Amino acid sequence: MAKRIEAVNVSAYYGAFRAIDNISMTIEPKSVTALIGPSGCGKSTFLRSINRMHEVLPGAKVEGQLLIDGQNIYDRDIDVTAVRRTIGMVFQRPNPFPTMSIYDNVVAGLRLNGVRKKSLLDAACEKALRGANLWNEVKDRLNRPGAGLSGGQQQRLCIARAIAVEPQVVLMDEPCSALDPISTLAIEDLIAELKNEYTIVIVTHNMQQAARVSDRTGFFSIDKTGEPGRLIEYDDTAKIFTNPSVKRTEDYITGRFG
Ligand SMILES: Nc1ncnc2c1ncn2[C@@H]1O[C@H](COP(=O)(O)OP(=O)(O)OP(=O)(O)O)[C@@H](O)[C@H]1O
Repeated sequence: MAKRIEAVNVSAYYGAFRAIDNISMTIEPKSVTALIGPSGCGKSTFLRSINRMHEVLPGAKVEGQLLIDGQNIYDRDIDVTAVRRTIGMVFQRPNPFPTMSIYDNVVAGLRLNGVRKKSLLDAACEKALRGANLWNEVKDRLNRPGAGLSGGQQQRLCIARAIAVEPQVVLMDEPCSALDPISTLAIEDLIAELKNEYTIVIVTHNMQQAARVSDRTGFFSIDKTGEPGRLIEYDDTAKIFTNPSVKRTEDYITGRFG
């Protein structure tokens, strides 16, 4: 189910501006990979290149290859909707559909995929909410608005919504940055469980979080404003945080830069 991701010389542009340059990295299935680095070094841009969300912006484009289990998702005959279904995404701010109930939020993607049968939707809703460690808190109020949950619950709802369609990869863009420490811990525990089934890539500014949740860490940086972001070092998380090979990585993780 989980998939291997291989980026081969991926560059991404906003109009003429090259935001990331020649990123190559392999992400193993059923692992958590953290992307860290100073603001503006292209972590989010790279993340959005992985499910073809980057190109949604006018003038934005991606060069290079992005292989998911060997299939280049930028091939001309690729079904982009199917790619985005396979590769779920969770954003910085919890963004449940505000007018929808908890139940409708979770099954929204399935309905979009044409699933109508109530028993199937019910089962998928429960499975996804259990998977997101939210079931016990909401099982008695599934018909209440998703927007009425706490921030941490809303983010778990968004994770439930992402996993309800059974993606193979889950991308998370600073999923805890709007959450308190307790909710953050709940999401981190959840990430540890989710990696049994999914390939997870998480952008985080919180280095303790990267160290806690990830197996591998990629450190991105930029030489100066206006230059593209580059992958400086990519290795086992334990190595990056204890004995990085590149001085720039060490300067960043020890707080001397960025
Ligand atoms: N919609 C956009 N239009 C034009 N330029 C953009 C857009 N989004 C991002 N950029 C630029 O692309 C570069 C990379 O931005 P990106 O958001 O990927 O960096 P980041 O490392 O995720 O930053 P942060 O940690 O602050 O979220 C930056 O120079 C940024 O200003």
